[in-house]
Amino acid sequence: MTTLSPDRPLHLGVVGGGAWGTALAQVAAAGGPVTLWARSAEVVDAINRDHANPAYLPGVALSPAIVATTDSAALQSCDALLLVTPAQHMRDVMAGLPMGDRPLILCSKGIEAGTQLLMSEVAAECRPDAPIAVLSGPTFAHEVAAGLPTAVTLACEDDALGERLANRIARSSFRPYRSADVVGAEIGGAVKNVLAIACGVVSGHGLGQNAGAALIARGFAEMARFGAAKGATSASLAGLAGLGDLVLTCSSTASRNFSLGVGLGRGERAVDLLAHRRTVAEGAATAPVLVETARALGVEMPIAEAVCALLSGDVAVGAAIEQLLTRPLTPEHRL
Ligand SMILES: NC(=O)C1=CN([C@@H]2O[C@H](COP(=O)(O)OP(=O)(O)OC[C@H]3O[C@@H](n4cnc5c(N)ncnc54)[C@H](O)[C@@H]3O)[C@@H](O)[C@H]2O)C=CC1
Ligand SMILES: O=C(CO)COP(=O)(O)O
Repeated sequence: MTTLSPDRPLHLGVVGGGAWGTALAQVAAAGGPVTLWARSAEVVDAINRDHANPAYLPGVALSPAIVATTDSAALQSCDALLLVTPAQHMRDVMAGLPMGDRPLILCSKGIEAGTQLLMSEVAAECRPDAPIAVLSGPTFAHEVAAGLPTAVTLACEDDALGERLANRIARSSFRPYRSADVVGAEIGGAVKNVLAIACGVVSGHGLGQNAGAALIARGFAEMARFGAAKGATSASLAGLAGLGDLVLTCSSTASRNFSLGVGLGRGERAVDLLAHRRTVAEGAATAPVLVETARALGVEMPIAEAVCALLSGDVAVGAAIEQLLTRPLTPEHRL
């Protein structure tokens, strides 16, 4: 196990001042020192001065114990780092910040475009000596920051380290469940974002609640097939980071991915919808690389394929739905 002082609460660094980084800093601040690094001086000033992050997490009063900084050298005093920047920027962030070999807790949900790598695989390339954990699950940032009850998966192959990290971030309203299946925890979060876009399309196009439920179940079948091909356990995919997060994100316009899908379902173009966003909808970047990876693995993912075609503008929404509904009939259960 990595040597971490047993005598004092771990000093956690949070890398990323968006909604999720800020919410995690809020959780962590209740149990010990927290330094939040963000690129934006405006975000850092607001957190230090007003104990708020109106740009990314409006309406939440933050703990005055959160110390924010744009100075990456401040991360040197941290025992472990939570990485919470968008997945497509994770490689640059890992390469550019002084992270050393301290444990990294990966909190972003996505697959890297161009390489088809999960975040743990990117970390293994960029920081081969750093122990890796993954935090994932059904966690809308605004609810976590408001102290509403939430449960997450904390996956780490080193169970002693996983236990130390889980104890450090646990609150009565924030329950980490430990797992050794890092890949399973990551696949749930990455794939559900793409499926949430599809569920948004169902809603935006007015296809009804039966269709929404069918899409969650058939989407889960795609997640399970993809996860099995990547070595994830079926228990992880049926857990918080898989099915749990799929159900959350596929059910609410609080999800950026679901909302993007609603716009697509109404016939708006992805380029226009994405151009007006300040915040990240990870599924838009993950969909093409997920489809590419699934094809290379020989895994059938028709819902993900339809999302990808819609995002690229290759197919109109009516045609994408028609194509999905007229596929040859198959047995329900096959891997
Ligand atoms: N918001 C949520 O409820 C949850 C988000 N996540 C995941 O956490 C990750 C971050 O999401 P949010 O915090 O919600 O994003 P956000 O959209 O609220 O903020 C994005 C943050 O990334 C920063 N950023 C953008 N480009 C960057 C770059 N090139 N280098 C470094 N930082 C950059 C922005 O300055 C901003 O601080 C995503 O992978 C998301 O899927 C996971 C669970 C819950
Ligand atoms: O990952 C999330 C909830 O678990 C947040 O979902 P969105 O990124 O779609 O808002």
